[in-house]
Amino acid sequence: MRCDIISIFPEYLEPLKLSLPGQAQRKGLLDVAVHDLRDFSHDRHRTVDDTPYGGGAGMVMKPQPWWEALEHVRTLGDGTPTLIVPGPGGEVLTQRLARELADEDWLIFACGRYEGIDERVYEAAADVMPVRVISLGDYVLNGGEVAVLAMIEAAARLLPGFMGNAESLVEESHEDGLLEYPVYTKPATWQGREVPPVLLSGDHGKVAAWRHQQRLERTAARRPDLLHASSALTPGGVDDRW
Ligand SMILES: COc1ccc2nc(C(=O)O)sc2c1
Repeated sequence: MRCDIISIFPEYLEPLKLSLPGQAQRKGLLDVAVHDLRDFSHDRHRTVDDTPYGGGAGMVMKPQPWWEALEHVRTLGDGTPTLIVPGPGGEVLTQRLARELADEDWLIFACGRYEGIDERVYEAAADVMPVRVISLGDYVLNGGEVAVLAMIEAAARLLPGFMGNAESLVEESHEDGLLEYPVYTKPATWQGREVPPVLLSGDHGKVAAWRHQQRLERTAARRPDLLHASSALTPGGVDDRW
């Protein structure tokens, strides 16, 4: 997967060089290139914003630097990229959407700031590549960079070979619509609190059944909205004990 990120704060994307994303890049699973939008503004002050038509607070990102940046980036890879624009008015990122992103060969991320990017950039981009506006959730950030970090981590970790132990992906929260079960490690007693005895039983069948029940109960308690969509429900449907 190739990811090109365009931002006026390139340093915001430095964390992608750390830990798993960094290892994935070294393994050749993930290519990340960050581009400074101001490199595509040609006035003395490298201006990328201006006042909004129609009035209102704040500034709007000018179309010309964005279009030049997108046209430049499009020359760097093979095939047709998908443009992802983080924005509060977009599709909300879910595990399913992360899997869709992970299936893409080439993503360009446009990190907006201020009040957003001139709408004509989205229109012009849509003439040459798919465009998706994606939000982290129903709240507003100050810009797209934090959202891009989350999207790339959520998608890249699904790439084959990215996670050292693919098993760890199987029973994660949201993978099958349920939240994950509680986890424990040594010592067996800590501050007078015991590890659930079933986990010390050595009975893998009982452990699996307990973990599944914990996932159902946690999901019912914290995210009942997920329960009815879950593919992990027992054939008899949701257990009627809660
Ligand atoms: C101007 O660029 C922005 C502004 C707010 C914002 N909020 C996001 C979110 O995912 O909530 S992405 C994003 C991008």
